Amino acid sequence: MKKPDGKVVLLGDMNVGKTSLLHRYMERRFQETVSTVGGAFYLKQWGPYNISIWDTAGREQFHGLGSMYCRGAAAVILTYDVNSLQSLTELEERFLALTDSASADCIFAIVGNKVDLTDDSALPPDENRPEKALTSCGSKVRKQVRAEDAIALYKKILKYKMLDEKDVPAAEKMCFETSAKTGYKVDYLFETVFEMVVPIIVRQKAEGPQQTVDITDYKPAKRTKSGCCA
Ligand SMILES: Nc1nc2c(ncn2[C@@H]2O[C@H](COP(=O)(O)OP(=O)(O)OP(=O)(O)O)[C@@H](O)[C@H]2O)c(=O)[nH]1
Ligand SMILES: [Mg+2]
Repeated sequence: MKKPDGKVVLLGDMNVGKTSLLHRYMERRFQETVSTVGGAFYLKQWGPYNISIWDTAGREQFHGLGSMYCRGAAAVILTYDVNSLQSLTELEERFLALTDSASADCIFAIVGNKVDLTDDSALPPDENRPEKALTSCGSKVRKQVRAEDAIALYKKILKYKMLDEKDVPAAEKMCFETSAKTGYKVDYLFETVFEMVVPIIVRQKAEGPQQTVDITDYKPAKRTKSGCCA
């Protein structure tokens, strides 16, 4: 197996669409998912580097594993559902502390997923626009979480990490809205994050192996009946 040079981790409440976002990006499709058990990763070649992208379980019972997955992470993608304010609140209350084990210069992205379910009048024209059928039958709803709410969370993260706004990417650049279902802005999200983690990977490699996590060291617990690892 190729050895990863750096690590990106997806965190967020259950059902927000972390697995679906990763499927959409890596496998170019949207398919039914089952709630993640433990965690799983994909390897993505980005230029000369191999980046591991970790999908984690949002379910409370797996919460303790989160900081292990974040260890040495070059980027954390904090994911919420634009239709659930609670899922944004959970990022601050339940998931942010898990990132204490990430790299000191870790990049944070905040991602509101499932925009296809909302009134899309605010979305710019895009060839990956959500299906028209939903719009015409009027089943779309107003977003529960505004972009400003995500930006406010990003600023809280900077405070929590004791980072100065002028030393990190601007909040507007690091808050995304996506749809794993239609593909809206999914490539843009991952590729923006990958571009930003390259300098961190370069620094981690220059400093030696202790900062990076060798996933070949990862020992999954016994397989459960469903065949997933925890
Ligand atoms: N409409 C819509 N549904 C989505 C989208 N992304 C995910 N879903 C659906 O939301 C549900 C949960 O998606 P998952 O990707 O399994 O969510 P998760 O965050 O990985 O959940 P856990 O593994 O339990 O933490 C599934 O029924 C998906 O089909 C999206 O962009 N739009
Ligand atoms: Mg999942």
